[in-house]
This record gives sequence, C-alpha cells and structure tokens, in this order.
Amino acid sequence: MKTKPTYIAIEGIDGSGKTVQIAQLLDEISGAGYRCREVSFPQYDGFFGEQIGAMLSGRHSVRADEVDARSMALWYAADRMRTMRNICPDDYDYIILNRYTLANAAYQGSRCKDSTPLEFAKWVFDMEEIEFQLPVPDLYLIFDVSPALSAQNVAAKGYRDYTGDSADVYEKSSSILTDARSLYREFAAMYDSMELLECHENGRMKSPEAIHQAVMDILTQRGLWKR
Ligand SMILES: Nc1ncnc2c1ncn2[C@@H]1O[C@H](COP(=O)(O)OP(=O)(O)O)[C@@H](O)[C@H]1O
Ligand SMILES: Cc1cn([C@H]2C[C@H](O)[C@@H](COP(=O)(O)OP(=O)(O)O)O2)c(=O)[nH]c1=O
Repeated sequence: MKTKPTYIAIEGIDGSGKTVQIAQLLDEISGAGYRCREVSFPQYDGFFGEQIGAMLSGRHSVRADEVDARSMALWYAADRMRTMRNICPDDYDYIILNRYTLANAAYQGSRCKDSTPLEFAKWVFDMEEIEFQLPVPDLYLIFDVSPALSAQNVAAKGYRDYTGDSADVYEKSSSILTDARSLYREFAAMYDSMELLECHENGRMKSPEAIHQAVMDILTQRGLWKR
C-alpha cells in the first residue's frame, strides 16, 4: 500500500517556465487517474507570504534584497511550514511543489555574506527538513535557462498582485539571478535527488511540448511515473 504521496519540486530561476510546465504535468497526472495538486511558494496570500510579497515588491520599508539572507530564508521557511501542515498527505498520490526548500538554498545562498553558499545550503536544509520537519521531495527538477531568457519571460508575465506590473527586486537583479542559477547547477551535480533540465537551445526556449516530454522522461527513468 502506498504510504506517502510522491513529492516533486520544480525549481529554477524566475521565468524559467515552472508554472507553465506544472499545469501540463498536473493535466497528465490527473488524466491518468491519480490524485494530485500543486502547492506554490511563496503563498502570497498567507500570513508569512504577504510579508514576503511586500519585501519583494520593493515598495515596503524593508526590501528582500536588503534583509540578511538568514532572516529572509526564515520567512520563506515559516511560509512553507504553515502551508504544508494544512495539507493531508493521504489525500494525494502526487504533490507538485512550485519552488520549495532548494529555492531558499539557491537564492538566499547567493546573497549570504557570513558563510559559503554550500554551508548556507546545509543550514537551510537543517532548518526546513530537521527543525521544521517539512516533507523532503522525492525529486528536485531544476529548469535551467539563461538570465537573458529569464528576463524576457518575466517581462511577459504581466500583472501580479504582490508586485503589480513591475518585476520584483530579485527579478531585477541580474547578479542574484546569475548566482542563483550557478548554485542550482552546482546542487544538481552534487545530489542524486536533484536533476537539471536544460529548457533552452541556441538562445531560445525549447517548446513547451518538448520540455513536458523531457519532464515525463525523467520521472519515468527515476521510477516516479508509470501511466
Ligand atoms: N517553453 C516556453 N517557450 C516560450 N515561452 C515560455 C515557455 N515557458 C514559459 N514561457 C513564457 O514565460 C513566461 C513565464 O513562465 P512561467 O511558467 O510563469 O515561469 P516561472 O513560473 O518559472 O516564473 C510565460 O508567461 C510565458 O510567456
Ligand atoms: C520559495 C522561495 C522563493 N524565493 C525567491 C525566488 C523568487 O525570486 C522570489 C519569488 O518567488 P516566485 O513567487 O516563484 O516568483 P514569481 O513571482 O516569479 O512567481 O522568491 C526564495 O528566495 N526562497 C524561497 O524559499
């Protein structure tokens, strides 16, 4: 008997196509008769996520690119704890996470001044997985795109409640995006439970269909998907 859902976290820098692909993945999973849902982080309408959105917008007195990395990571971790404790794992076969703990390791790790990014990542995983006892994903699938494509795709997003028509403070920072992308690539090379998926070719996005097929191939190869 299945005891827990399969948790798949989709990661990557802003505008890497996570949300577009998760919609297709959910269609495929539910079409095959499995019970599934998406959980997206941060939860901008939640108690902690509302503050995160205000800090990301750049219009708050405290900005997300000025708060120290550990304090900022705590907000995101608290938002995850509040959200995940209200989800009953028995209700699902698959839970698809639109960003998760690894986003904290990559983005805040790229901003951290008091330790190396890898030491910081260990601190983040200890906080979220051990101290907060959050479920550990079966797979972190990291979408790789260049910062240039990221900027192009973010510009196509349009209005968002927390930041209006403008990009948020991390999306506006090419150094945060470049460093977070490098860290994602480093993590993918280091951990078996993480895998990089190149979503671009010759300076352009691969088609949504090609990326979806690659996602399903990876899940199949890892024994996480059987139609
Ligand atoms: N494979 C793709 N090819 C072309 N454009 C894409 C592709 N995937 C996403 N986009 C564009 O990028 C924008 C941002 O995608 P989205 O999935 O919201 O990114 P993320 O969730 O990673 O921030 C979309 O609105 C769409 O315009
Ligand atoms: C979930 C999460 C996001 N972040 C960062 C990554 C993003 O730049 C920012 C907002 O995430 P997100 O909502 O994915 O951005 P978007 O508005 O494009 O959907 O927060 C962290 O630093 N730590 C985290 O744990």
